[in-house]
Amino acid sequence: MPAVLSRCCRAGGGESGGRSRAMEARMAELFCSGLEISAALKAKGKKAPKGRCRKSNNNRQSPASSLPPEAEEGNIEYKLKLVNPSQYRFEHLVTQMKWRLQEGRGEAVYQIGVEDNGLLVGLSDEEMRASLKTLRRMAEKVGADITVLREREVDYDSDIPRKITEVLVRKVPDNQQFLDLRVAVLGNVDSGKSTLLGVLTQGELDNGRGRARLNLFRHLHEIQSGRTSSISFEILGFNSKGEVVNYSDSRTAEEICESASKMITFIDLAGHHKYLKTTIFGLTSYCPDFAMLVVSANTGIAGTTREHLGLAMALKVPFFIVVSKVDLCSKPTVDRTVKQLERVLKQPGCNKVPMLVSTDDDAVTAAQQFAQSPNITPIFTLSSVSGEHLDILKVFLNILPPLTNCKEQEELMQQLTEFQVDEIYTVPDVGTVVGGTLYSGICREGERLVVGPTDNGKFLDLKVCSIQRNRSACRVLRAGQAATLALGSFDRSLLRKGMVMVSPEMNPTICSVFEAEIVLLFHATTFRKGFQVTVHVGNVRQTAIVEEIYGKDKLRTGEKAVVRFRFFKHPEYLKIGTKLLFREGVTKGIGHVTNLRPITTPP
Ligand SMILES: Nc1nc2c(ncn2[C@@H]2O[C@H](COP(=O)(O)OP(=O)(O)OP(=O)(O)O)[C@@H](O)[C@H]2O)c(=O)[nH]1
Repeated sequence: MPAVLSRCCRAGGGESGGRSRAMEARMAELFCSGLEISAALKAKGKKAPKGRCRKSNNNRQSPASSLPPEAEEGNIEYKLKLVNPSQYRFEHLVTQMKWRLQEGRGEAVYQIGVEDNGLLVGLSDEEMRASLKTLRRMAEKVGADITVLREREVDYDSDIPRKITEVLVRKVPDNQQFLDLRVAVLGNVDSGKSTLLGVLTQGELDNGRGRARLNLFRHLHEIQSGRTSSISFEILGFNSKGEVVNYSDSRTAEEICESASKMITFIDLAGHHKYLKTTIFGLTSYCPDFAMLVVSANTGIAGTTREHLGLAMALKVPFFIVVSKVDLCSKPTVDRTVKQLERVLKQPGCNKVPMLVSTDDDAVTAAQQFAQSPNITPIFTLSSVSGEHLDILKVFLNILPPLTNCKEQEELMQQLTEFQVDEIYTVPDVGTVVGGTLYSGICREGERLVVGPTDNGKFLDLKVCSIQRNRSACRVLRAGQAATLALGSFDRSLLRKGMVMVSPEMNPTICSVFEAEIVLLFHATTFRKGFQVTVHVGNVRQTAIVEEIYGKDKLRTGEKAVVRFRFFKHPEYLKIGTKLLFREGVTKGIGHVTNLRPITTPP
C-alpha cells in the first residue's frame, strides 16, 4: 500500500486536486485495521501529521481578545452595541436580521459587544441590557424568537467588568412548519445507539438493560406497524426557547411537530456487520446533514466503528462522536477511549480536529465551529443511564445549524422536481405509498409525475394523491425534505427502491453502463475485469460488473483508475459527479460517476 499511496499523492494536476486524491487514497487506511495502518505507516517511515491538526482539546474558548473578523455572508452578526437606535437605524437593523436569518435558513447568531473586526470590546451591564432590549424588539418585528446562548466577561482595557453576549435568533420560514435537520446514527452493535435515541426522544433514562430501547421498539411497533424497513426514524424537537419537545410531554408525532420550531430526525442505522448494506443505503440515500457515531466507552473502537467512520468520511457526511456508557467505566478508561478516537481522527486519512465537549459552553463553541469547518469533530462523553452530560448534547443539537445556506436551497428548489424512492409500502385504505427525499424542485399534492426507470427503461405516469411529513399531512414538499407520498391505486409491483419520480418535462438520462473514477480502498487480492460488486450511488443499489479498467488490467489496494461498470439487472437514473461506493465482501472502493452511456428510450 505505501508505494501506491505515494504515487497517488504525487498524481494529479492542481494542488487541491492532488490533495483530495491523496486524501482518497489515504482513506484506504481508515477501512483497514489499526495494525495494518501502523504497519503501512512504519514501512513508509511516516508519522501521523502533527502540524496540520490544531491542538486537540482546543474546545476551551481561549481567553483571546478577538474573534475572526465578521464575515459578510453566513448567519453570524457582530454588534458592538444596540443602544437606543434611531427609527432609521432600527429599520436597517431589522432588514439585516432578516438577511442573516435567511443565510442560516431560519437561524442566526448575534455576538453583542463585539466589533466588526472581531475585537471583544464588551459592554457594561446597563449597555448590554439596553442592547438586548433592542435585539428583542428587532426579533419581534421579524417574528423571530431569541435565546441567550452564553455570556462571557472580557478583559478589555477598562476597570468596570464588561461582557459579551451570544444570542440565537430563530424564525421558522413562512413556508415551513419547523427547521429541519437529519442526523444518521452510526456505531458498532451494542454501542448504545437505540438506547441513546430512546432516551433523547422519549425523555426517560435507561436502566442499563435495554429499557429505553424497548420503549422505542414498542412505540415504533405501535406507530409504524406494517413497515418492514430495518432503518428507523426518531424525532426530537426543540421549541423556540430551545427546550426539548419529545414524547415525554407530547403523545403523538403531530403534537411534537406542532410545538417544535426545530426538528432533528435521527436515522437509526444498524450496527451489525451483516447489515452494512442497509447502513450504507441509509447514508447514501437519506441525505443526512450530519452523522452521529456512537462509541461505547468500555469497548472503544471495536467492530464496525472504524468502518462506519470510513463511510462517513468517504461520503463526506460531517460527523460528531458520542462516547456512551461512561457510567460503566472509570475516568481513566473513558479518557483512554477518547484518546484512541483522537488518534484515529488525526490520522492522515481523516485529518480531523477532535474537540472534547464537556460543558454547555463547549457545546455552543462546538456547534459554531463545526458549522464553519466540518473538519472539527466534537466528541461528547455521556451516559444514557445516569444522564451525565446528556444535556450538553441537547444544547449542541439545539443550535447545530444546517450546512447548506438559503441560496443553495433556493437553487435546488428552482430545478425540476426529482423525488428519490427509498421505501415502498402498502397502507390499508390509502394504497401504495412511497417514502424518500425530494432532491430538487417542489412537489405538491395532486401533482402528476413520472416514475422510473422500469426494467425496460421506461417512465410511468402517476399522481401524487397526498403527502405526509413526520406522519402529519403536508401540501407542499420542498427540495431537501423527506416525506411519504401516497400514490393511490398505482401498482406497487411496478416500483422498486432506487427509482426516481420526476417532473414529466425532465427527460431523465438513464443508463446500464457508466464510468467512474474510483479508488480501491481494500481488496484481498487484485481487482480485475469481470469482478462483480454492489454499487451504491445515491439511492441506487445494484450489482454491477467491472467491464473495463482503463489503462490497467488490474487494480491493487490504494490504486485509482477510471472503471466502466455495467448494471446487472436493469438500467438506473444516474448523474455525473455523484459520489459512488462499492463493496463485495472485503473489497471496498469509493469514487464518483464521470461518464454515462445513456439509453435512449422509445417515446
Ligand atoms: N450502563 C449503560 N448501559 C447502556 C448505556 N447505553 C446503552 N446501554 C445498554 O447497552 C445495551 C445495548 O444498547 P443498544 O442501544 O441496543 O445498542 P445499539 O447500538 O442500538 O445496538 P444495535 O441496534 O444492535 O446496533 C442495552 O442493554 C442498553 O441498556 C449507557 O449509557 N450505560
